[in-house]
Amino acid sequence: MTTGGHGTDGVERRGLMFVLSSPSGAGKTTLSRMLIAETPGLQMSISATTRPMRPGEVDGKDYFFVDQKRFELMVENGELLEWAHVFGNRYGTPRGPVEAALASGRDVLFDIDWQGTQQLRDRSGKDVVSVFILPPSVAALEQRLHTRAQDSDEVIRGRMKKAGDEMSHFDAYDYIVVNDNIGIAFEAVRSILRAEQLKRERQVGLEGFVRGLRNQLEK
Ligand SMILES: Nc1ncnc2c1ncn2[C@@H]1O[C@H](COP(=O)(O)OP(=O)(O)OP(=O)(O)O)[C@@H](O)[C@H]1O
Ligand SMILES: Nc1nc2c(ncn2[C@@H]2O[C@H](COP(=O)(O)O)[C@@H](O)[C@H]2O)c(=O)[nH]1
Repeated sequence: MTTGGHGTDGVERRGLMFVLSSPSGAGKTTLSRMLIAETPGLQMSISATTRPMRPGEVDGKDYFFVDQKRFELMVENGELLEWAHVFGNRYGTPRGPVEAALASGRDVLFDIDWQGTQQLRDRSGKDVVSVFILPPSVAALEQRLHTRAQDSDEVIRGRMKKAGDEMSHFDAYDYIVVNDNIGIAFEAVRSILRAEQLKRERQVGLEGFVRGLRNQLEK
């Protein structure tokens, strides 16, 4: 239960866990960055991973890059909210920053795979809002992985091979967005977040707020 945050309208609100998943290359990192830039108070969950750093990535900003031993310790010590093997590496969500954000009513954005999303749902179902991003076509997906130019051809082949498996989990998600035009996809994702923030059950103390309004009317 997370309380104590403030909605935009003076009513307190529970923080929510906003999850984006997709096959590799469909655009969730791009959409996440846009959302963070445009949404005051939204906090990105920075994952830990054993994957090697890509050119241009920054430790502590894109990921916490750790070795196998450190990752195992994080698992053993219960430091991860969820974790999974993805494309031959291990990825996990550090628990501390997420719990601190939610406890102060802030929303947290996750860019994680279907296995991690399932684990978050099992733990915190009602606070999780999940969006699955689909590419407009297989050709576009492959093109994007090549255009990103951060993975070898072999890694790209591996990710394309797993894309079908990742997409088979679309039906466990609350919302589906096809990322063809990035501007349109972004507006869709942003609208979902806004609508979910305004859900009645996430707003704490509404009864008192409405009572106050009604009292003013009766004076
Ligand atoms: N709508 C779009 N049209 C064209 N290119 C796009 C679109 N959305 C994202 N891209 C580009 O596709 C590439 C892959 O995008 P991105 O890195 O966001 O994917 P991802 O889903 O986060 O992948 P991964 O799971 O591997 O991290 C990037 O070069 C990005 O600029
Ligand atoms: N279950 C988790 N999956 C994660 C996490 N962080 C990232 N991911 C997913 O891994 C793949 C590959 O990412 P890449 O940066 O190597 O391209 C992608 O699907 C991410 O969503 C995590 O903490 N847990």
